[in-house]
Amino acid sequence: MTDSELLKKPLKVVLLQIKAGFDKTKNLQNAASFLEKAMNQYPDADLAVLPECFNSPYSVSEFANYAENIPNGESTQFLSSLAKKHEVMLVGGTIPELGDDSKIYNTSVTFNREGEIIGKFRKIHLFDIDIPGGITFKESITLTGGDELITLNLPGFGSMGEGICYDARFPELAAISARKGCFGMVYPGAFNTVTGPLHWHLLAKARAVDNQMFVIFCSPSRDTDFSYHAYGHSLVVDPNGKILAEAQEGDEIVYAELDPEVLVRTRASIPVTTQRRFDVYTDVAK
Ligand SMILES: NC(=O)CCC(=O)C(=O)O
Repeated sequence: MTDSELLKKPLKVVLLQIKAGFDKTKNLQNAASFLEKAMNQYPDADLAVLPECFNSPYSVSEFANYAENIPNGESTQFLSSLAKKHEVMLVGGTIPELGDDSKIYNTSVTFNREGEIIGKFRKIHLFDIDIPGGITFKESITLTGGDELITLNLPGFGSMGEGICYDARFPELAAISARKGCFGMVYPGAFNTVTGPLHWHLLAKARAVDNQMFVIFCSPSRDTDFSYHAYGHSLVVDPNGKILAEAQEGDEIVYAELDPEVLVRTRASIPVTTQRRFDVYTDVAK
């Protein structure tokens, strides 16, 4: 596949930076009303993206209370109806998923314009960190990590890879997706006010520049009434590492257009994608 075939035409994206509280019904309604607003503002949008845990509080002790079956649960059905209603492709942020094995996963479901599921991705790397004087969080207390990479085939455009939040720290996901011919990566995420200022922009730009692809990070907005303070700053980065659009901390709609020409130009002028020395990297997969 040539670079000009990776992204077949400009992709218009809207990121919905919204909050989630304890009331699931309200969270779903909030997502619906923000999508409505975004589609009124940008009627040509092709792809909408929600943040990590948009239907539940981002809290280890709450995941089980909100966990649902996919695809039969309320949130998946609701998202499907929204995608269909607005005829927009939708990366449905993430929701706590109750798996058939009774384990709980942090899972993202993506829909086509007809509301059909075109991808389901379970967060692979769980957010288990302990920064003394900063933040301690241990998703693995209640969540299980997924073990499958996916490629989202966006009809008429091309393919994107996906990761969820902490997954962005592991460059392998984006690198593998790029090798498979993806033009970009999408990461519903919820960094916080400790690690966000340190690494959010850096990671988005790094994944973009490493692989000369577009990168989308979609965060919840910040709510200081909750114990976990999301960083916000949802953004879209181009293959050159340039931020195309970025939110602040509050509720916000971010709009950007992913231009295939930028991808082609970047790869032609700095041709790292054709200069890789796989013959030298032989033991790297370990
Ligand atoms: N929800 C998450 O995975 C948070 C990741 C994060 O904040 C980080 O620093 O990494």
